[in-house]
Amino acid sequence: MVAETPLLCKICGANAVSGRGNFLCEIHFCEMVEKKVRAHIEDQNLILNNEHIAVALSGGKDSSVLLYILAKILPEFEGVKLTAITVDEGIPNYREETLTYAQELATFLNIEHRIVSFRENFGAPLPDLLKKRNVSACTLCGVLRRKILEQETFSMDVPKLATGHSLDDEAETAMMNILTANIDAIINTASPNSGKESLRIKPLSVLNEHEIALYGILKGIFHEFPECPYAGPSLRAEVRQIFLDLETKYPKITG
Ligand SMILES: Nc1ncnc2c1ncn2[C@@H]1O[C@H](COP(=O)(O)OP(=O)(O)OP(=O)(O)O)[C@@H](O)[C@H]1O
Repeated sequence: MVAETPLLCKICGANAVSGRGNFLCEIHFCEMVEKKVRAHIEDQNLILNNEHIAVALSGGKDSSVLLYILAKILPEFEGVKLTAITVDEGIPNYREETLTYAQELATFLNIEHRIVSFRENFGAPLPDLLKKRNVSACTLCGVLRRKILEQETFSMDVPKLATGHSLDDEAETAMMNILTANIDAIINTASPNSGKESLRIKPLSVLNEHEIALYGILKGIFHEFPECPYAGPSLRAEVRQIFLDLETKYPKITG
C-alpha cells in the first residue's frame, strides 16, 4: 500500500488545510482570507476613517465570519466603530438558536449588539404576518428584514450597512437577474454606488463559500444551525445547484 503524500502549504511547507489548487496551511490560509477582504475594503473605499458601520449579523456562518474579520481589521481604521444588528423574525425552532449565537459572538468580540424584531416593528412574528397575506414566506421575510435593517441603520445615523454576502451569493444574484431579464438590477449591480445601494457594503463578496466556511471552522466560529423551516424550492436554490454542478466540471468557477 502506498502512503498518501500530505498536501503542503505552498508558502511554508506545513500541512495544507485548503486545496483546490491553492494549498495553504491554517496560518497562511487565514492570512490570505483576511488580506483579500482588507484589499477589497481599501480598493472600493468600503470603510473610511471615523465611520460607524452597522453589521447585519444573522448568526449564520457568513455574517459571523464578516463580523469576526471586521473586528480583527478594525484597529487599522482610525475611529471606526461597529454595531451588530440582528433581526428576530420570530421563526420558531430556527431563529432562537442563531440569535443566542449572534449574542455570544458579539459579546466575545466586544461589539455593541442590537436585536430588533418583527413583533416590535410590525406587530407580530413572521408566521402570523403570513396569515394575512398571499405572499411567499421568503419574499415577505426578505422585504421586512431589509426594511428593519435600513430603519435601524438610519436611526443610528450610521452611513453604511455591511452584509455577509459572498461571491457565490453575488454570482447567483447576477445569474438570476439575467434569467429574469431584470435590466435595472443588472445595471445597479454593475455600479455599486447607485441609488439606495450606496448604503450597503459587502466586504465578503471576494470570498467564495468554501473559503468562508473553512475560515469559520478554523477560527471556531462555524456552527451548524437548523435550516429555516420556510426554505423550499426557489429560483435561487436552482441557480445555486447549477453553479454546484458546473463547479464539479470547472472547479474555479466561483474563485
Ligand atoms: N435575521 C437577520 N438579521 C440580521 N442580518 C441578517 C439576517 N438574515 C440575513 N441577514 C444578513 O443578510 C445576509 C444575507 O442573508 P442570507 O440569509 O441570504 O444569507 P446567508 O448566506 O445564509 O448568510 P448567513 O450565513 O450570514 O446567515 C447575511 O449574511 C446577513 O448579513
